[in-house]
Parts: sequence; C-alpha cells; structure tokens
Amino acid sequence: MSAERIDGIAFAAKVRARIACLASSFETRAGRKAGLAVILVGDDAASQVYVGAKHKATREAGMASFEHRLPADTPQADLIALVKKLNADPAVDGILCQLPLPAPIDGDAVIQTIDPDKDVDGLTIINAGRLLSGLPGIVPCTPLGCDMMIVDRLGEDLSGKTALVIGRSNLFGKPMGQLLLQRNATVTQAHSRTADLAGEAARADILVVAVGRAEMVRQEWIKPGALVIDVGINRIDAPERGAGKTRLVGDVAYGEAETRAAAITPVPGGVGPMTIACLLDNTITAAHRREGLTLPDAA
Ligand SMILES: Nc1nc(=O)c2c([nH]1)NC[C@@H]1CN(c3ccc(C(=O)N[C@@H](CCC(=O)O)C(=O)O)cc3)C=[N+]21
Repeated sequence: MSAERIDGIAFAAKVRARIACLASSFETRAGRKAGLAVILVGDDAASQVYVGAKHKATREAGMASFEHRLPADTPQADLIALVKKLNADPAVDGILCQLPLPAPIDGDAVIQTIDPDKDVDGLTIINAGRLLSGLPGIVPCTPLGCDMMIVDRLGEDLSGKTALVIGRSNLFGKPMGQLLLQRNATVTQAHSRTADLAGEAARADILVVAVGRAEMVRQEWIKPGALVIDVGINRIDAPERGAGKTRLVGDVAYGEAETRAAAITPVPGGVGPMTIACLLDNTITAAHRREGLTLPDAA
C-alpha cells in the first residue's frame, strides 16, 4: 500500500479563498477591514520568514496587517505596553506575538496580557479554559488546521476511532487532544515519558506527532490504514544535495510510514501551510465576534 499524500498547500489555498470571501463581506458590513497585528521581537531567521509569510497571507486575504518588529533587547515592560495599546485599538481584531521571545523576556507574561477576544493564537488561559470546557473561544492555529484535515478525511464524528497524540505542549499537544476528544475519538496523550511509544502508536487509527525529533516515527509504529498527521518541522543536513545543504523533515519517517498508512501529511507542504490559513481563520472569526456580526454559513 502507498499512502495518499495529503496536500496541505492545496487545502490551505481553499481555506484562504473562503476567508477572502468572508473578509470581503466583513469589510462591507463593518465598514472596515479585519485587522491582524503581529509582533516580532529580535532577529531569529526562521521567525522572520514566518512573520513575512503571515503578513503576505493576511494582505492576500483582504485583511489589514500591522507588523511590529522590535529589537531583541526590547524591555518586557515596553512589549506589554504595546500589547495593551493593540488591545485598545479598534482596528486590530487579532494579536499574535511570535514565539519564542528572546531571553530574559517572560513570554507567558506577554501572552497573558493579550485580550482573550483578540488572542488569535489561542494561548491565553481564558481560551485554553474555553476549549477544555467546550465553550466557543479561539483554538490554537496548528491543532485547528490538523482538525480540519482530519475532518476532511474521516468526517466530523470520530466515534470508535483511537487517536494518539505524541506531544503535550500548550501550543499544540494539549489542544489537539481536546479537539479529538470533542469529535468522540478515544484519545491517548503520549509524551517523552511514555513507556512504549511504538506500541501505543501501533494501535492508533489517527496518529498525530509533534515532538520535534527528525523521523522518529518508523514503519512498525504505524497501524495499517492509519491517518498520520506530522506536525514536526526539523532541519537536517543533506550532504546528498551538496556540501553544507540542509532539508526539512518531519517527526515521521515519511517513506516508511507511507507503506502502511492510508494517508499522511508531508513535511514541508502539510500542516505548516494550514497553520497560517488557520491564523487568518481565527482573525476573521474574532473580527465578526468583536463587531457582533454572525459569520455567513457558506461564503
Ligand atoms: N505565537 C506563535 N504562533 C505560531 O503559530 C508560531 C510561533 N509563534 N512561532 C513559530 C511557530 C512555527 N509556525 C509555523 C507556521 C507555518 C509554517 C509553514 O508554513 N511551513 C511550511 C514551509 C516551511 C519552510 O520552508 O520553512 C511547510 O511546512 O510546508 C511553519 C511553522 C508558527 N509558529
């Protein structure tokens, strides 16, 4: 068997087209564009690339993008003051502060200052609590994107299916487990201290991996016919491409998993593009809520 390769780029393009329609109707109804503010502190190369991609995607969807690039030595108090200013700015519907923040800034202190109704990363305690309680809130972008891809393949109801999430971060693992639980999957949350990761994985109809270890998940870990969602993005040396070259791989050994899975997300081109699409989705949803507008059903 050779698994279907789930095309995250094509899927994200569809989501972004839907959001562009919503953004256009929002602008007509609210008399202004929906707006996303992104804060980037320091000059981490990967973060620069992500923030640039977010800015471009936001503009392409017909939303306003406000970029705040600050030097690495910005005092925490200044950053918190900026977040408070954006909280009060009526043109800003979503605030994203790119993580990680450089030391000695306490990233959580900054994140928890964000107005929960503008917290498009879904990282405030209020949004985490809303998700846990089954209340409407804002769900972190990467798990939301994975949820969309899972629903697209398996439908909205995962009754009777087993799901294993490897990873337990606030940004991904914990919310991903909650979303699968809400869809009636039988969820196991695994992590670095799990005794038999391979054995747990081999029982999973849906395997979601977010550990940050290149190609850790091997062929024997995959239940035949499973849906495999690879959240890892690892840069490894690729001498076969020439001296000093690197390439991106996931947490799953793709070539091995492909022989057993029914479908699998590649890296790159899988979960990553969906993360940005979901950031736009969260922003347009936040904008409608802030204006007291209902989201049109099928845009
Ligand atoms: N507050 C905050 N929210 C985030 O959502 C957040 C963050 N901080 N810090 C960094 C991580 C990482 N992240 C990615 C987004 C898109 C791709 C993406 O589109 N990747 C492409 C290309 C990857 C490449 O070529 O480098 C792919 O996987 O195909 C990857 C990673 C969001 N993050």
